[in-house]
Amino acid sequence: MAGEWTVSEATANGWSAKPVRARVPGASARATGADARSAVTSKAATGDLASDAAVIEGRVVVARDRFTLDIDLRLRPGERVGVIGANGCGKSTLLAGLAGLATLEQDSTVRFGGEPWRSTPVEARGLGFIAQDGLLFPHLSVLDNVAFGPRSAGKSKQQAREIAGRMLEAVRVGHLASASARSVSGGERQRIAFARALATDPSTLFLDEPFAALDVDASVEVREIAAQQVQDRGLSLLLVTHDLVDAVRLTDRIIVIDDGKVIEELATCDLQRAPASKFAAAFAGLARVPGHLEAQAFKTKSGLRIPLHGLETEPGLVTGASALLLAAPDRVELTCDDASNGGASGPVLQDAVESLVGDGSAVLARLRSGLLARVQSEELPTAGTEVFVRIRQARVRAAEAH
Ligand SMILES: Nc1ncnc2c1ncn2[C@@H]1O[C@H](COP(=O)(O)OP(=O)(O)OP(=O)(O)O)[C@@H](O)[C@H]1O
Repeated sequence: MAGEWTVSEATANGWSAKPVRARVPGASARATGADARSAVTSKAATGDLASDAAVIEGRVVVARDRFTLDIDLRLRPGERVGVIGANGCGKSTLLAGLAGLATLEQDSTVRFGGEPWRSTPVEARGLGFIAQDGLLFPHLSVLDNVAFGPRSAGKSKQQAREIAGRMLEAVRVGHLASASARSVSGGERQRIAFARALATDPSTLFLDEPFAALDVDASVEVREIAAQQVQDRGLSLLLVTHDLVDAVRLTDRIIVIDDGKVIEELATCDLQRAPASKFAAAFAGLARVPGHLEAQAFKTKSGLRIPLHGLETEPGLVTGASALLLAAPDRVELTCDDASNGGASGPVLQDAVESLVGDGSAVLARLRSGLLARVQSEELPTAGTEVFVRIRQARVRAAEAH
């Protein structure tokens, strides 16, 4: 299956071989901390992850008015999965169904740690949930917000408060324990929400855009805490996000949802290299130029002929096949001349600027060919300017339905 977890994928993502916690919801034998890390490191080294029971596995069906979500999901211990898709495609509904916040339909066959959902109460599913707005109980102190979960799970008041105090320290807001939940800032609230989610000792975290409402400084801190806690605890993760950096930093595998169905599944390290769907390509910031293959060239629908020399072409593509050219804006540059028409540095073609667009941190020129090129803000070309374009890196792949 695409995206099965491997050590190389994790390291390609900039993470060291990831600790995986050898526990699943409902399991009685639990390994934590160093035990789990060493056990899993050796499993990863021998490639023997297939024997781990999935923490979540099976069909998830949720019906909401005219919308139906129907998804087969498999999340393995310690695996981190990003859930992406357009607004309203069902990302939050997936998490809500699994976490008992939306009703699962009878057709659902999902199991938690091998146990059928019907016989697994929500509190026994091993889930911690953090949404965009931390949703603290406003009438409780910060400490009691975090102690609420352990207390509900049967801990004494004192034990629950001790756990809560430790969790608040772990996310660096121990000093807020006695504050009212009403008085905290957005960044503090999300840290407290992490402490509260972790206080029930979950095996899996559900993060539903937890950084989206934070300002730049707070989001950097909360992201760092999330990454650290997920890694240190070897948590499995389902992350709903609209942010490429979060997807790349926090996940190993991506599922792309459209209208309640999974339309694509890929390793995160392939997101910027070989996305299949239009949504995944746009999410990764790639230009996606339709056309077809000619001898030694890719011909765009607009009639531009791009020599293939220096580009990556999917094996098996034959002349005449419908194809897509995928290129990241920072691998496409505007140049003054057509000195090189192919070679190691990539083909050069004549194009024209259609418009300037922003991607949040940079200015991009959208070109007549459909390519995007990053441009320096002090040398902005105007719409209509004829330019030469060097494609330093691009991939030509078969066109697919999505
Ligand atoms: N409580 C609800 N009752 C009825 N319909 C709902 C409810 N919550 C969501 N929906 C509908 O379910 C569909 C999926 O919504 P959902 O919130 O899961 O999408 P999403 O992918 O998370 O979107 P976004 O990216 O905008 O957060 C939408 O059509 C939405 O209107």
